[in-house]
Amino acid sequence: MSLPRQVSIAVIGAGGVGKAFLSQLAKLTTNLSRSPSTPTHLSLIWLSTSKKALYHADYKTLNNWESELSASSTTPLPPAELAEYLVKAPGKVVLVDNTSNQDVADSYPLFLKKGISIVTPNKKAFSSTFSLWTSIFDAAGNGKGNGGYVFHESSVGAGLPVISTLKELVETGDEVVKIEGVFSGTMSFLFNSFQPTSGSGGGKFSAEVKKAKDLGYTEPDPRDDLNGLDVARKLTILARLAGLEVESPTSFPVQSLIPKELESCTSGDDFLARLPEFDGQMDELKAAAEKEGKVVRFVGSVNVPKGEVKVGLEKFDKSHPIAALKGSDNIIAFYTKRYGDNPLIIQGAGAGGEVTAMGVTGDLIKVLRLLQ
Ligand SMILES: NC(=O)C1=CN([C@@H]2O[C@H](COP(=O)(O)OP(=O)(O)OC[C@H]3O[C@@H](n4cnc5c(N)ncnc54)[C@H](OP(=O)(O)O)[C@@H]3O)[C@@H](O)[C@H]2O)C=CC1
Ligand SMILES: N[C@@H](CC=O)C(=O)O
Ligand code: NA
Repeated sequence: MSLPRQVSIAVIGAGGVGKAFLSQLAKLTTNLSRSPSTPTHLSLIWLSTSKKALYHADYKTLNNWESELSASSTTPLPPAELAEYLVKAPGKVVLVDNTSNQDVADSYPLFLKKGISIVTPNKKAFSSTFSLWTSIFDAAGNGKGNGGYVFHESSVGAGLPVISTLKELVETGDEVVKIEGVFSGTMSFLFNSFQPTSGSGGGKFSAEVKKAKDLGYTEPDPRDDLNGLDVARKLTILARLAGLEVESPTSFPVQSLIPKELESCTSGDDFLARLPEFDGQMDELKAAAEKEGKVVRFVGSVNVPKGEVKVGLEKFDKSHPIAALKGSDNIIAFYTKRYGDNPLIIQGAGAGGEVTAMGVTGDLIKVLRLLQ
């Protein structure tokens, strides 16, 4: 299959995922430029964080983004101006959103309508209001009309092929009955370390939260993981793809692990500093499960025929596959009419810069194949 000759790439966000993506992009750029028949030239023309931007009026390729971005005193353009800048860039244009920012997500329809394609791990676009979901997919071409393409594999299960699998199940006419499992790399890591199926377990719960943040598993603000909202966002996305019109990630029961007393913390850092005061509560939870010979895990499920979505803690026998997960692994089971009682199961690392960026780079490759 032939790829387009020239593609301009704009990247928003250069944190854990963004940096890993940029290094995967550099390799992809080299590989595609060496194609013996029709080399494709990928050119990074825009890079921004919340306060800084790097770009040139003549769309010159950004070759030394790491040193130049930190030295840059240019501020980012607002979305409408960025769209105007990008629409005149050489060749086809792909915008890569590696932020978790709602305003950036809200502007996807604007970019897509101008024929700019989007690849992203940002869950906010696909899990906020149902009307944003509809405007994004109405604006996207995805084979019809002039809109850009949009892919978001890493918005659920990081690089694991969760979205593509669910789409294929639905598009090939299977009926999804239930989707269940562990959907958070952070929650998986916390409970696997805090209460492993064998041995005495790691340190205090709050110390494990700090480790998960340092390992790049948590959202920029770890409260977004601990309040269950990150999992609720992922289930909203999956439920919508399975055919349910879920209005928002707060329209179904979601259990939060944020202690009541810390709900008023003004920053993630303040929250992390005070979390050790509540380690006793988590120890009690662990001890109660242990008494029954079980372990606690943070899980979620979508029941399609019942239209039910739920997120929260459950106790599992130590022999259960969910109890036996390791590290930041996710496990996602699709129960469908075609697969019957033995679900299609996807398991593996569900968080971390490199594996998440893999899903984003994979989506970029899918867009390149479609753009031609
Ligand atoms: N980490 C993981 O394992 C996974 C992450 N994801 C998703 O990937 C995305 C990125 O996560 P991660 O890299 O860990 O997050 P980080 O906090 O490490 O990085 C976020 C980046 O986005 C930038 N940013 C924030 N707001 C804006 C804005 N308005 N305009 C431009 N840039 C902005 C930040 O800039 P600044 O530094 O200036 O604030 C920073 O560079 C999130 O949506 C997350 O949910 C998905 C799956 C797994
Ligand atoms: N914070 C999220 C990152 C991936 O979506 C998680 O822990 O799963
Ligand atoms: Na995925």
